[in-house]
Parts: sequence; C-alpha cells; structure tokens
Amino acid sequence: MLQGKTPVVSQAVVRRLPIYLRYLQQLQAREVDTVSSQEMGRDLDINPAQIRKDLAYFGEFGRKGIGYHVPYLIEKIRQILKLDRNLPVALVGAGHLGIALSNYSRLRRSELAIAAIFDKDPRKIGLAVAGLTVQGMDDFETRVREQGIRIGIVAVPAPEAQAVANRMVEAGIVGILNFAPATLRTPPTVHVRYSDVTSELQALAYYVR
Ligand SMILES: NC(=O)c1ccc[n+]([C@@H]2O[C@H](COP(=O)([O-])OP(=O)(O)OC[C@H]3O[C@@H](n4cnc5c(N)ncnc54)[C@H](O)[C@@H]3O)[C@@H](O)[C@H]2O)c1
Repeated sequence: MLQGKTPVVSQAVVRRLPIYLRYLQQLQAREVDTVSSQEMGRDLDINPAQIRKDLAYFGEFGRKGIGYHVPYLIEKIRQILKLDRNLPVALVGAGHLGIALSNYSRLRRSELAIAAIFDKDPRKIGLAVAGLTVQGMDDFETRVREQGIRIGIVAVPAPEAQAVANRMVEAGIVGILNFAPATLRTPPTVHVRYSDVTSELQALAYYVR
C-alpha cells in the first residue's frame, strides 16, 4: 500500500507513528527482534487493536502469532514518515529557546536536523550556533529555497510569529512547528504543530487539589 496512492490518514495516526518509531528503536537498541501489538500496547499504553489498525493503513507489516519484525517495522515507519531522507529544518529566532533547540543533540543527529538559523537582530546575525552561522532575514526565502527546506521552527516572540510564518509559507515551507504562544493562520496545505509548555502546565494545574 506504500506504493501507488498515498492513503488518507488521520492526524492522530500520523502523530502516533513517531511514538511507535521511538519505542521500536529502543527495542532495537536492546536487540529485541520481534514485538507483538499486545506488547507494544502494554508498553505504550495504547490499545493493541489501535496499533494494528494504525499500521494496517500502510500495509501488512505483522505476522499472525509472531508479531512485527522490529528492524522491518522501523524501516517501514521511517519510509511512511519520509525519514528515510534528510529533511533540513529552518529555525527562526536565535534566542534562548532557538539556541537550546539548535544544540539539542538528539535533533542534531537526526534526519530532521536544523540546517539554517535566522534572526532579525543584527547582534545575533553572524553568531555561530551549533555549527551554523545565524543569518539575517533579508534573503530568508531565497536561502530556504536554495537549501530545499520544507519544515520550519518558529521561536520568536508571539507578536512576531504570524509574520515569520507568512514568510515561511512564501518560502515554500509546508510544515511549521510553532513554539510561540500564538495561533497561526496558514493555507490549508501548510501543517502547523504547536508546542506550548505554559498551556501544558496550566492543563495539569486543573488536576491539583
Ligand atoms: N513552547 C515552549 O515550551 C516555549 C518555551 C519557551 C519559550 N517559548 C516561546 O518561544 C519564543 C522564543 O522565546 P525565547 O525565550 O527564545 O525568546 P528570546 O527573546 O530569547 O528570542 C527570540 C528571538 O527571536 C528574534 N526575533 C524576533 N522577531 C523576529 C522576526 N520577526 N524575525 C526573526 N527573528 C526574530 C529575536 O531577535 C530573538 O533573538 C517565544 O514566543 C516564547 O514565548 C516557548
């Protein structure tokens, strides 16, 4: 099913695939060769039927009574998520968060490594961060296109986030991870994900007695 038409898959399924992948990679590191959906479900706290259904969207990866072959399933999920190729990422905002993200070692070693860092502050432009040089925003669209970047991270203050997202869209970026506490308006072809520590903590506060 991977060849030919791309199946229409819900965002919930797409969001679970990286969770499966990380788990499978942990199993592989422990030299575990096969895993059943029951074991996966128990360890990940996800219904095994849900796991089987999620994976079945993309093909027949498991064998009845045996389960999934860990290296094979890793390869397939990486293909589905398009992690079998390098996907350079542009980061805008070389501030506290942007620099921390750029230095994040797990991200640096991945196929989704930050490949270009931008900031509008002249004091930041030219600085060396995580082996890259912070670039100004003047040629943002050209630089992004030159490097074939399709994914961007917004790490600027909230009032600046929409303007940065607009420029990302203009530059051909189709996936945005937004760390600014602001809702972004983008064309339907552009996918936006949010990371907001404050809102997550506020939601947890609800459960404090
Ligand atoms: N999601 C989270 O968990 C989380 C955690 C901390 C901060 N944040 C958010 O991330 C953002 C950055 O936080 P920070 O602490 O790194 O801020 P910061 O002030 O240290 O850095 C922001 C950087 O963005 C640059 N910038 C501002 N406008 C720009 C523009 N239009 N184009 C390019 N660069 C621009 C600034 O020059 C600065 O270097 C904020 O929106 C903050 O609320 C999110």
